[in-house]
Amino acid sequence: MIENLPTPQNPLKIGTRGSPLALAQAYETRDRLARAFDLPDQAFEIVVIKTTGDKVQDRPLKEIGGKGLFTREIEDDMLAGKIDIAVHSMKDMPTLQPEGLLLDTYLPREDVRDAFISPRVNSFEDLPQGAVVGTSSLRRKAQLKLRRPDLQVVEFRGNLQTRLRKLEEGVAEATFLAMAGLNRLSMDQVPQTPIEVETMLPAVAQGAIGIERRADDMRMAAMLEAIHDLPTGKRLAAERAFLAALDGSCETPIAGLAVLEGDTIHLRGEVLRPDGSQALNDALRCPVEDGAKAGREMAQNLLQQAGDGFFDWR
Ligand SMILES: NCc1[nH]cc(CCC(=O)O)c1CC(=O)O
Repeated sequence: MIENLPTPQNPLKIGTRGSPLALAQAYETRDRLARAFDLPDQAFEIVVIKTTGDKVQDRPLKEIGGKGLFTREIEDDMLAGKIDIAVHSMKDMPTLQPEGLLLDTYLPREDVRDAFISPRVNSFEDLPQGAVVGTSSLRRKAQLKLRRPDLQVVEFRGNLQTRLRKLEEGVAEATFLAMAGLNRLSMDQVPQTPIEVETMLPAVAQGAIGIERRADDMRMAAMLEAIHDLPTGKRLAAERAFLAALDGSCETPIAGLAVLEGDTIHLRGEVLRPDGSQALNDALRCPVEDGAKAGREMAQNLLQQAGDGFFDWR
């Protein structure tokens, strides 16, 4: 029994960024909590918080620099008690949270794949020589250049809608988007071709929604336990341990994916040079409960393969 469940008079405050995808994820979280505890929607309040990453639209993310560009303001508000929980795309989240906060509740994972988006062709293999592709992801850029060194990559910032508009305006011939975002926003009218993970290994935690809370908030700990997805938790434990051991973030050309095969985790990882001139891969299997250890082991394998110089971009 949880005492003190939220009510319309005293609603549970859900913090989120304001993009359509962020809002969809916040609503999914609200709906799952409402269903689990038989509460009306009015027992929840969605609180939109503008982050530095949202405010600065005209510069590449890596230029603005610093960790937590899309999270700091939200986490500050949570520590100050202005919101109870925060909903995030796990792919964008640093592997360490600020003191006093926990990020260990995950909703069932969406499609993990990237999608190739172009009004004219169905895959990057079919793009004409020297074509322009827009992306702001170092990982996607490196993975693309690895296979198509002839292509030109231009910076493509902004939310999903902004990027699609840029395609329409002809700024680029193609772009990549996560299938998860397209699905969560029901954007099936966008010309999209899913890319198999064997061709393009996704970002660590792609397609997973995470819910952050204050570490000492026992009511939230109990409520979130009811909506946590265990399989997603096992997969992210492996992937995020891999990322943490490489000291990476979503602004680093690193890819990683864990898949459950019964009681076994199949973990794959890739690190690339930013210009796509080289990629290193590793894969291993381990029992589901050993995911984090396996993630660290795979990171060590790749660091060893890489040798001196490979990680100089860090
Ligand atoms: N970095 C932006 C971002 N963060 C999460 C998603 C998509 C949803 C997800 O992967 O969970 C996206 C957009 C994209 O990559 O197309």
